[in-house]
Amino acid sequence: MSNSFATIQSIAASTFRSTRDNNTTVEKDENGRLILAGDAFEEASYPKYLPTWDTTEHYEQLTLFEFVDPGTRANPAFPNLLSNSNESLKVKRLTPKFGTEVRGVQLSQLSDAGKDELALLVAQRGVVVFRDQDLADLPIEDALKFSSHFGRNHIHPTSGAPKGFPEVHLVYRSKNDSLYDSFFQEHISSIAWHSDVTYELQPPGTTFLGMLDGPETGGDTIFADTVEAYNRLSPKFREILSGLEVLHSGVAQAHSSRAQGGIVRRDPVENFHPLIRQHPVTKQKALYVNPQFSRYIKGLKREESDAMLNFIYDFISKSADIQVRASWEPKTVVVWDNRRTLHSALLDWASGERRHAFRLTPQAERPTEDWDEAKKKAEEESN
Ligand SMILES: O=C(O)CCC(=O)C(=O)O
Ligand SMILES: [Fe+2]
Repeated sequence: MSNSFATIQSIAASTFRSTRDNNTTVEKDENGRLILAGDAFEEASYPKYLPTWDTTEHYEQLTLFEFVDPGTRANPAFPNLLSNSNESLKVKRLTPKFGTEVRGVQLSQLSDAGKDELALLVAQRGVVVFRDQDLADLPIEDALKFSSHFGRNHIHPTSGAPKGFPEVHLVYRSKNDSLYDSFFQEHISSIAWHSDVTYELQPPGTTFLGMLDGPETGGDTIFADTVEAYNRLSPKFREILSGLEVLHSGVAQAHSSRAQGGIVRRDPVENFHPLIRQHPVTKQKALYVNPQFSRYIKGLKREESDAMLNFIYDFISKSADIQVRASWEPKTVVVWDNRRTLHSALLDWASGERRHAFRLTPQAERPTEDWDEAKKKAEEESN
């Protein structure tokens, strides 16, 4: 496990170390919860979303649940999401194939049909940036009810969460944080491409990240299109990858959290997933591997597996022509499909401004390489 994992995941996933490394400290409240100490609560725009780490929490392993993607029910003309009669609607495609920015739509006001269309739009465009959202102003229960339309809300094994709401994953870097300096003493780049919690048997699909406080400039999030990455490969190379399975592991993340004095809410799991994943709604195929949680390709020798995975990581990370950068404004909510994108936080602001965001992470289906094949196989087995 590289250092970059431990440090960057503390920004992107656990946030524990970053709050310990710098001027803000944590303390225990009367119930044994770790909370931010000092002036964090007074100064944050959304104190109800500040991270806590409940050391007394422990959850059993996740169980399988049936998942039908809401995008399968959507009207592809998007009448409930991108209505022609909405005069304030502005839709801008950020690149031809990947990424869209929408103004004039309030996510919290969508009907169920509108939410179905949102799932379809995000599946098609990979990442959609919504401006001027009020999701953070709702009670946290209501935000979670909203995201539960897209799947079962995931409880992260290690990250900070608002008190009483373990289903909310928080990204937090405090004011006057010194991580920028300490990180770049040891590293050249802060990029840590990943898809979220892919070690789960049913990893997330449609995923929401809402900005609560952020630097005036900096702290963008970068996304890569893994459908286009797959399509760029030659048919011969795609054939070589077809049928391969990759181990995704949550063990190192749990160890790293424990080592930093953080929490582990649920014992870590490891699961094999197909290296090529077909989207249940668009039927597009995508490369489904990521440098943070993928460990090796089943059946290959270690050097063979490393060479194959590193080739994929390398060409995706340097292909700026399949990437998009989402910039944040106050009240921006970015929605991405974790099944067909990779993303990375960026650590590029040394101004000492707080960055605080909340993520709602509905889980989706168990990854499958080919839905027709899977159906055929299931029918043969039942005969
Ligand atoms: O902070 C960010 O820009 C992204 C963090 C992240 O990786 C996530 O919330 O999944
Ligand atoms: Fe992430």
